Amino acid sequence: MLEELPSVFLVGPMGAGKTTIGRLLAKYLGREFVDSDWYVELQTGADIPWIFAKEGEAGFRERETRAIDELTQHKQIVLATGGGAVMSAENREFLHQRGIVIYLNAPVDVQMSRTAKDKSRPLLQQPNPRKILHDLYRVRDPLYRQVAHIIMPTGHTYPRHMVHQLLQQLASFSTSPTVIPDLKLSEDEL
Ligand SMILES: Nc1ncnc2c1ncn2[C@@H]1O[C@H](COP(=O)(O)OP(=O)(O)OP(=O)(O)O)[C@@H](O)[C@H]1O
Ligand SMILES: O=C(O)C1=C[C@@H](O)[C@@H](O)[C@H](O)C1
Ligand SMILES: [Mg+2]
Repeated sequence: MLEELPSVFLVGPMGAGKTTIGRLLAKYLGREFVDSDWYVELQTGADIPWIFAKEGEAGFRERETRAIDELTQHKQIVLATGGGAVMSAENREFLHQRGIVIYLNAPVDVQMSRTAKDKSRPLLQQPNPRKILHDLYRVRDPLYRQVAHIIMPTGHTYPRHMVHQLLQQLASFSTSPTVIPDLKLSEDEL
């Protein structure tokens, strides 16, 4: 089922749930899951706050583009991208041309509540993270929309339900008829 589907790439702002939903979606599709943020960290041998501190955002973006070019060439993976990946026209081209792009669209309030306690996002380590999220959303929302094949709002929907809705939408990209059965995931994945 959905075997012939190309790679699936998730885009969207910090806290939209790209990593969370991507991991579950990959599990259901029986595919490898990769997160471009983790991949950049692995390739660098350092975490994102360290890369921003030593190389600036520009250094991180160069590494991110190399990672996205490499990872989008894999034929059947699920890839969660960093929140700022769509800022690069090159990345947008790689994503849109090489797979099915899903935009997880979360309102700023939701992004805020999901990122508040986590210190791993350097752009939000400022006195007013809400304003930053708001400003980033204004600039990036049109770019997420431009690159996306599917747009999925993620407000107060359980990850499991989101994955089910996504599978139904992905089925329309499949060339063979597809039935989406109920998802059988454990309680901690709901
Ligand atoms: N649909 C959801 N319902 C409730 N909580 C969620 C949902 N999706 C994600 N979360 C929670 O929100 C937090 C952020 O999610 P996640 O790390 O997946 O976001 P992200 O889009 O990958 O962010 P980033 O761009 O910074 O990597 C996590 O603690 C996760 O458990
Ligand atoms: O929105 C952004 O620009 C970022 C999001 C994260 O996923 C990381 O890629 C990094 O913290 C930058
Ligand atoms: Mg993530």
